[in-house]
Amino acid sequence: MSDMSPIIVALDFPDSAQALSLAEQLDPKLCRVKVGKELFTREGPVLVKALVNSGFEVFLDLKFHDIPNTVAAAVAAAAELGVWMVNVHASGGPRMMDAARKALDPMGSAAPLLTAVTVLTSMEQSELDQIGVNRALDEQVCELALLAERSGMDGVVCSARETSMLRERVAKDFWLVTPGIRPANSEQGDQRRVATPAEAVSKGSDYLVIGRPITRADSPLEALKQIAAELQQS
Ligand SMILES: O=C(O)c1cc(=O)[nH]c(=O)n1[C@@H]1O[C@H](COP(=O)(O)O)[C@@H](O)[C@H]1O
Repeated sequence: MSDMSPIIVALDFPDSAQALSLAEQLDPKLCRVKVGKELFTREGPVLVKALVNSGFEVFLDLKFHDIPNTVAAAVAAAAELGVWMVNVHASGGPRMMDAARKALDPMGSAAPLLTAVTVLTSMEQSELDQIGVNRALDEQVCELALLAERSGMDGVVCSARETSMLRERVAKDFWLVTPGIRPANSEQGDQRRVATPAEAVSKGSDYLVIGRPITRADSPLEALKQIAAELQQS
């Protein structure tokens, strides 16, 4: 169905009405959708199921980061919603990621993809320094990605600036999911490590998470189609 499209539209809205109204303007053949913390906290599983039932593959982006037992149970609960992808923070460590993986094992091939966030795309080197990470940002992304791979994750979330480096170090089927996508001339906002859609794909991104450049456009469907066309030409 949407296997050909690498685009995941971030439905960062305050409520179901706005999220569903935007989703209705999109096409499940052209993109997947992502439900994040704001929307899920307000509207919860009912909204996720509504999106799944309307034909979208859903990335439930709750970035779990807690003790292994809690994260394992949360990931299993996410899987019950029929989502396509769910994520944790790689910095939660290998025991936490192992527990999340094991929680999905009983589902076999029906399990959602399990990915781990390396370093948020909103962060830059100076912020890593402030939180006491004393190595280069690229190196931190790489170490967390390798840890995530060893811990049974299906892929990582990173910025498109790190994908060429990671592609040389991780398995071919280890998914690289990149937010921080900004088409030329669009506002950077709070993102710091950004790339255009074409740059991201050319550097090895498998999936592009795109929010505001599509959701805040006058015509979200047109913005989506334009990005899809740019990708086909690249
Ligand atoms: O896991 C994510 O999806 C994520 C990780 C990350 O490092 N950076 C990041 O921006 N995201 C999410 O990707 C989306 C990006 O939205 P825009 O900045 O509006 O394109 C938001 O929903 C973020 O929560």
